Amino acid sequence: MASRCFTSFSLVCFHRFSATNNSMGTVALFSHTFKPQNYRRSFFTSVSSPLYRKPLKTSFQVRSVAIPAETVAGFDEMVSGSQRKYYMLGGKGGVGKTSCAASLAVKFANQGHPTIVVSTDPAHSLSDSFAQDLTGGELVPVEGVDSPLFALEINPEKAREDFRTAGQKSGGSGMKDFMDSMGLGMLADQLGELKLGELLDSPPPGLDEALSISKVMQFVESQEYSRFTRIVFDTAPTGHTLRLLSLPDFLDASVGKILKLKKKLTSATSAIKSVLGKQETRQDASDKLEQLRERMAKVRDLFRDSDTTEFVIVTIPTVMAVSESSRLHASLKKEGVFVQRLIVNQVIPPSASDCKFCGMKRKDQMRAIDMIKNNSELSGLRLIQAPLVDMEIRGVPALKFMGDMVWR
Ligand SMILES: Nc1ncnc2c1ncn2[C@@H]1O[C@H](COP(=O)(O)OP(=O)(O)OP(=O)(O)O)[C@@H](O)[C@H]1O
Repeated sequence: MASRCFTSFSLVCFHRFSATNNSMGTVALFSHTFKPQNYRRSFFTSVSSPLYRKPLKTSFQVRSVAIPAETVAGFDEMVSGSQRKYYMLGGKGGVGKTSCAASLAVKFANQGHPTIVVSTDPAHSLSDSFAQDLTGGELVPVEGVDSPLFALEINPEKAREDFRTAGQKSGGSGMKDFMDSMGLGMLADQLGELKLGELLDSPPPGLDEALSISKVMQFVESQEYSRFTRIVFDTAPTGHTLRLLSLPDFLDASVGKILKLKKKLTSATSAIKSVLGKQETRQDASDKLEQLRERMAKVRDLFRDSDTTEFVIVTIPTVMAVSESSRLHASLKKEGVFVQRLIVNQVIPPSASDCKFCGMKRKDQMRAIDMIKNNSELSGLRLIQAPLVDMEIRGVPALKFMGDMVWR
C-alpha cells in the first residue's frame, strides 16, 4: 500500500529526462527508466552539498500528475510584449512562493525574456530552489536556461548598513560631533529628534524588505540591466509584505525631513565648510540620502502601477492559509496593488485517492478550495491549481517541470 501512496518517492539511477504535456492535460517527466506497469516516471534533479560545491546527480520517481483543465494561469498574456513587467509573488510562509517565483522566472527565460529573479525574503531559499549558490548580494547567472536568467538574494544586513552609513554621514553621530565642534549643537539635536539612529538600531519589521527592494531598484534602473524584460520578486511572508506597503511613505517622510534640515545646515555652515574643505564629502552623503528617498518613492509607485506590476498571491488549500490570503488580498486592494491571480499550490491530485490518508486529505483540501470560491475577497481572482508532487522542487529541470504545470 505504501508504495502506491502518492506521497512516496524513491531514488533511482541518473538518466536523461524529458517532459510531456499530453492530451489528457497530464504532465509528467520521464526517462529511460519509465515503467508503464506501475505508472511511475523517473525524474532527476541536481542535489548539491550545502555549500553548493559539487552537484550530486540523483533522480526521483514521480507519479504523473493530472492538472484540472480549468486551472490556466493565462501565461500567454504574462509573456506577451517586450515592455518590462514586474511580478511579485507573496503569501503565507512555506506555501511555495519561492518555487512558484523561480519556476515563473525559468519559464520567462525559456520563452525568450531576459529575466531577473530576486529574493527579498530575509530567510532566502532561492539558492536552495535553484540548487545553486546565489548568496552575496550580486546578480548571479542561472545555468540551464535558454535566455539570460539572473538571480539575486538581497543581503538585508548589507542594505541596512548602506542606509546607516548614509544616515550617519548626513544626520547621525558623525554629523552631530561635527556640528557640536562648530557650535551648532542645537541644530544637531534637532537632527537627533528624528530618531534615525534608533530606527536603524531596532528597525521596524519590514524595513529590511523595503531597503532590499530599494536596492533592487539600483539594479533594474541601471543601463547595464536595461535588457531585462521580466523581473520576478520572491517576497517575504505576508506580514512583512503588508508592512512593507506602508513603509516607503514613512521612510520617504523621515528622509525628507533629514534632507530639509540638511539644507538648512548646509547654508548655515557654508562659510565654515569651504574653509574646512569638507563640502564634497558631505554633499556625497546628502546625494546618497536623496537617491535613497527617490528610490523609496519609486518602490511605492512600482507596487501600485497596474500596467507594469502584478502581485500574485500563493496559497495552499487549508482553511488557515485561505483566511490569510483573503486578508492579504483585502490589504493589497486597499493599498491599490493590482492582483488578479491566486495560485493554490500543493493540491493532492484525484489519482491519489487509492491512498486512504491522501483521499481524506484531498477531501479536506477540496473544502478549502470551495471556501476560496465562496470568499468575497478571493472568488474574483483567477484560480490556478498546482498539484502536490512527490518530490522536492529543486534545480532548473524541476523548476521547468513545475513551471509547465503552473504557468500555462
Ligand atoms: N507543488 C509542490 N509539490 C511538492 N512540493 C512542493 C510544491 N511546492 C513547493 N514544494 C516544496 O515545499 C517546500 C517549500 O517551498 P518554498 O520554499 O517554495 O515555499 P515558500 O513559500 O517560499 O517558503 P518560505 O516562506 O519559507 O520562504 C520546498 O521544499 C518545495 O520544494
